[in-house]
Amino acid sequence: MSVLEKNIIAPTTSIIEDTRPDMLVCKDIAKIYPTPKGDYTVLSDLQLTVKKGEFISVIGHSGCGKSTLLTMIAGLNDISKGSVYVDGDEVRGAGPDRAVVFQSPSLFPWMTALQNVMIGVKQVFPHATKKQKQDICKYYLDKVGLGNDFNKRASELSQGMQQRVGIARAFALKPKVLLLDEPFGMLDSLTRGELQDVLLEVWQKEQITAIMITHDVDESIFLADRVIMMTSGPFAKIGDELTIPFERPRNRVDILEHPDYYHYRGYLMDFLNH
Ligand SMILES: Nc1ncnc2c1ncn2[C@@H]1O[C@H](COP(=O)(O)OP(=O)(O)OP(=O)(O)O)[C@@H](O)[C@H]1O
Repeated sequence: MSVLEKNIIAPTTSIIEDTRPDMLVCKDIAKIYPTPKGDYTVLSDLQLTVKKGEFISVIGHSGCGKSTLLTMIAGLNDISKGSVYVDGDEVRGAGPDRAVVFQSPSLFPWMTALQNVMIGVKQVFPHATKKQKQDICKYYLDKVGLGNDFNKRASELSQGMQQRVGIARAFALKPKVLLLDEPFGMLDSLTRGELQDVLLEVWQKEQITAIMITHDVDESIFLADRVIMMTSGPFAKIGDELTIPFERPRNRVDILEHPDYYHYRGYLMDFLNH
């Protein structure tokens, strides 16, 4: 039984019309994987619109198709039906307007933190001078707390530090849309909290549209303007959504102590439990 069928009322939030332009539009998209047993329709008739500068998190049961959705938006996975638009342009493959941060940052271990960030920067800003490119890399590495580690090899960095490089690398590309697929899933809770703060700080400064998949309901509330809840597959779609109206910049302690916090949390948990 769905949350709506159970008549659990969505937490009320003041409805203020969001006048920002649409940055990402997924229109009637479907994903059908061919399998030895026949076609498997993971997603079907999925509609999603994300405003410029909005941060949304996506939750749903394991296997419902969250990564499939994200990789389709990234242009790394063919769209079986429908279309994805970024800033009005139809997605027809990967492009520099979208940067992805995966659970594992996949750095080149023999390269330094700076060299790893530089690879993408060189591609996206081919006409910038060497100094300009270095400044971009250093700026974002500094922002994620690696100001003293530019020249450390990736193999010498902890998992948390490597993911900091992954975040710096994504922001340094100056994408229109940042796609995050459980970026903190492999980190201990302390490092996870630290990186959530780092992500929010840089995101707030850059005002990039961000979409983040997470299995962590608390993380989804802390980070997002809106939490998207996906139904279970096959034929998964957006089942519900919840606006998170907490002021920004956000402080973890204030949010946990907010009288509405457990109402939001309960609503999301209820969706996942049914
Ligand atoms: N290349 C593929 N071919 C066939 N089936 C696939 C392929 N990739 C994914 N699937 C199936 O599609 C469904 C959705 O997978 P996906 O990884 O998108 O789910 P998810 O919600 O991100 O899962 P999780 O939360 O566990 O990471 C799963 O049933 C998976 O087995």
